[in-house]
Amino acid sequence: MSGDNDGDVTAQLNARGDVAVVVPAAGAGVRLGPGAPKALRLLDGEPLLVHAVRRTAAAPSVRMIVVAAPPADVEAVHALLSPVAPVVVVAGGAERQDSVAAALAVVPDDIDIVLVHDAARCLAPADLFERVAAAVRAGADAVIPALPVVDTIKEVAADGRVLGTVDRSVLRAVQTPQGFRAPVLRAAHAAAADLHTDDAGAVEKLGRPVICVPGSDFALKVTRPLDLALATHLLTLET
Ligand SMILES: Nc1ccn([C@@H]2O[C@H](COP(=O)(O)OP(=O)(O)OP(=O)(O)O)[C@@H](O)[C@H]2O)c(=O)n1
Ligand SMILES: C[C@](O)(CO)[C@H](O)COP(=O)(O)O
Repeated sequence: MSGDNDGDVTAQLNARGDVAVVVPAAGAGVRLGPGAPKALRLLDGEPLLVHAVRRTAAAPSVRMIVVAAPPADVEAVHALLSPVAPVVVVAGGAERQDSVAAALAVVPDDIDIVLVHDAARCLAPADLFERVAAAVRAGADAVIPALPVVDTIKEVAADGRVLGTVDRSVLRAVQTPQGFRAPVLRAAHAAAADLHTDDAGAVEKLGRPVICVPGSDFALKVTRPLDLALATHLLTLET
C-alpha cells in the first residue's frame, strides 16, 4: 500500500465529505491492444487514471480515493497521482472484483458510502458522482448510473441463428461510479462465489435492491481503440 504516509489510510481529500471512492485500475487493457496497462495509457497527453482521479476528486462529497494499481506499479501510480489528489494506492488483483476487494479493504469503517468507479471511465463527470452518492444518502442500498439501450438487441445462438428480439425498453447499459452503503458492498463481496462483471451484480445476488439513476455519455468506458478517439473528442466538449 502507498498512501500519503505509508500505512496511513487517512489520506483525506475533503474532510467534510462522506464518500470513499474505490478506483480499480489494475487491468491490462487487452481489448485496447498492446501497450502499457490501460489506466496508464495516454489521453490528450495524460494517463486515463489521471483524468479519472481528477474528476473524482472534483466531487465535493468525496473524502477519500483508493486506487487499485497493477502490483508492479503501486509506487509509480502513487507518485503520478500525488500532484492530482491525495490518494491511497493498493495492489490490484487478477480480476476486477479482486482489485475492488483489495481497495475496499482499506476503506475505514467510519465511511458509510462507497462508490466503485472504473479508471477506464475516465471522463465521468463530478456531478455523476454526486448524483449517485445523493441516491445512496437518500436511503438506497445500491445505486447504478444507467443509460437506455439504443440498438435493437437480438438473442443469438452459438451458430449465429437469431432466437428472438429482446424488449429493449426494459434494458439499460450500466456505468460507473456505482454507489453502495458500505456494509452492503462488503457483504456482497464476502458472499460472492462467482465472478461478477459489476459490483451491483454481487449485491443483486444478496437479494438486496439496486436502483438506477441517469448515467452520462461522458462516462463511456475506454475499452477498444475507437473509444480513445471518442474520449479525445469528448474532452473538447466538456464544460
Ligand atoms: N484485474 C483487473 C481487471 C480490471 N481492472 C479495472 O477494472 C476497470 C474495468 O475493466 P475493463 O475496462 O474491462 O479493463 P481491462 O480488464 O483492463 O480490459 P480488458 O478486458 O480489455 O483487458 C478498469 O479500470 C480496469 O483497470 C482492475 O482493476 N483489475
Ligand atoms: C463495471 C462495468 O464498467 C459496468 O458496466 C463493467 O461491467 C465492466 O466490465 P468489463 O468486462 O470488466 O469491461
